Amino acid sequence: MECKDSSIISHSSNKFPSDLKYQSGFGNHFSSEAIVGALPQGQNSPLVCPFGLYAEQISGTSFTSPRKLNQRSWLYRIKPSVTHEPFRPRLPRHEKLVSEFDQSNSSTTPTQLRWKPVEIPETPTDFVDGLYTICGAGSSYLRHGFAIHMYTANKSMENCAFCNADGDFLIVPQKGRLWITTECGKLQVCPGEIVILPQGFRFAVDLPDGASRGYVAEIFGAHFQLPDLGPIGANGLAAPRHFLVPVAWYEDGSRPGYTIVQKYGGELFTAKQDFSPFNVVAWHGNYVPYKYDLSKFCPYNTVLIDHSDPSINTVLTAPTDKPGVALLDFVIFPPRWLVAEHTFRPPYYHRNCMSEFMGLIYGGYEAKADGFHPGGASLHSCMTPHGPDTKTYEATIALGNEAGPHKIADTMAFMFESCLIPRVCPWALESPFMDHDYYQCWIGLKSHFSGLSMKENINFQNGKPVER
Ligand SMILES: O=C(O)Cc1cc(O)ccc1O
Ligand SMILES: [Fe+2]
Repeated sequence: MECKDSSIISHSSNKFPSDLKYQSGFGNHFSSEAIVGALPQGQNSPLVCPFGLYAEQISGTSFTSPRKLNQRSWLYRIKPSVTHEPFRPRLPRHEKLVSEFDQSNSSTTPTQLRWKPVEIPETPTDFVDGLYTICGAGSSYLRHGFAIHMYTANKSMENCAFCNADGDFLIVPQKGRLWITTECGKLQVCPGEIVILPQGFRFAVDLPDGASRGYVAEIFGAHFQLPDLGPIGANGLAAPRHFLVPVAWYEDGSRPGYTIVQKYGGELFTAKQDFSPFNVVAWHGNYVPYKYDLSKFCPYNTVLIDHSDPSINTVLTAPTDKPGVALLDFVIFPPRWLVAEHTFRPPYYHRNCMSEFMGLIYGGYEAKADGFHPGGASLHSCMTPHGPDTKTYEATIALGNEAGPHKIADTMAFMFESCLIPRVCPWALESPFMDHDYYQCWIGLKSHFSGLSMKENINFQNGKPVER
């Protein structure tokens, strides 16, 4: 899927040039200056910074986190971010954001859930107003948990910036590009790419295509990292150099009535200031927003038999303290060759102690012939059985053992997988887009069992009856 050329958008093309520059790498200590000489040399906080800038640190981990986990950046800005009027609750209240999941705001259900794509609103709606929580677990206050949100929106944020004090956002746009201004600079993100906006960074989202829809995973108390590669070796899956980080960009001057919208404990607060928060002339550090193009992923999979566990397709993982147990994995199902012999190639039927939320960016999904559409979603919670629908099962069996190499093309599905058990928000359960007939996709699965093998001394090899 190609990004459309941003230069064709006239109204804001000068805000987002088509040749936007990035720095590359994952977990690097980056540095960038929009004016040469704006970064202090030799120390972080000189008495007077170059060009009279203010020095400000943003910490993404505790000061005392071990060095290999420690994340922080130094921002050199025209005015510090503290220069604003007091935070006040934003009115009218945003009713559909949750950051601490309990009986008062969400419920639990083991049933398989699926949603059709939610329509784009007709009334003017920006990214913040269009964001709503589907499900989640744990608590932003206790710094352990996650929330899964979706957004449908149609207009750019105006004279305001969003700041999420609760956790990191991993945004998966499905429809419409996101042009995101951050304190570190600008990011252009297309469907087929993802963007990570870490806790605390201020950002504004422009929607150059209008109608926009996407998925958001928010993690509390952890950050994403690249998965270990184990026996795969030193290369493969998502390569560090394909992660892109902005270069410094700033705006100066007066912006009367500018509003910072802060999400704090799942509630929104606003504070007024008379300048843009995107006033960082230079910065350095390893706590940064970044994006990644999913088409760059180098998938590994079976080359002989059986269907690999989906962890083989992990792009990013947010760990818990237990080795190998993720607070949230971001896993993709990209185009790839299927070559396995005498193997049921689609995802196997299974129950998982982890919980699986899935979305589809484009194309179809290999386990569902019908009903799972781009922009739709599904949730299979802890130990809830799921797997291919009846049509997929029957079509796979009809193809039989002779199926040769086959390429799954033009598709990008993904999964947010968590060890925590999600509670589901009432507006998601009561949504007009809920697919109440989802269970029907498995009801048609017939018994193919034959007792013949016992009774009439027939043996089975590779599923086919053979004489003994
Ligand atoms: O349930 C799903 O469709 C996701 C999934 C895909 C796969 O290839 C193996 C296991 C799994 O949970
Ligand atoms: Fe699954």
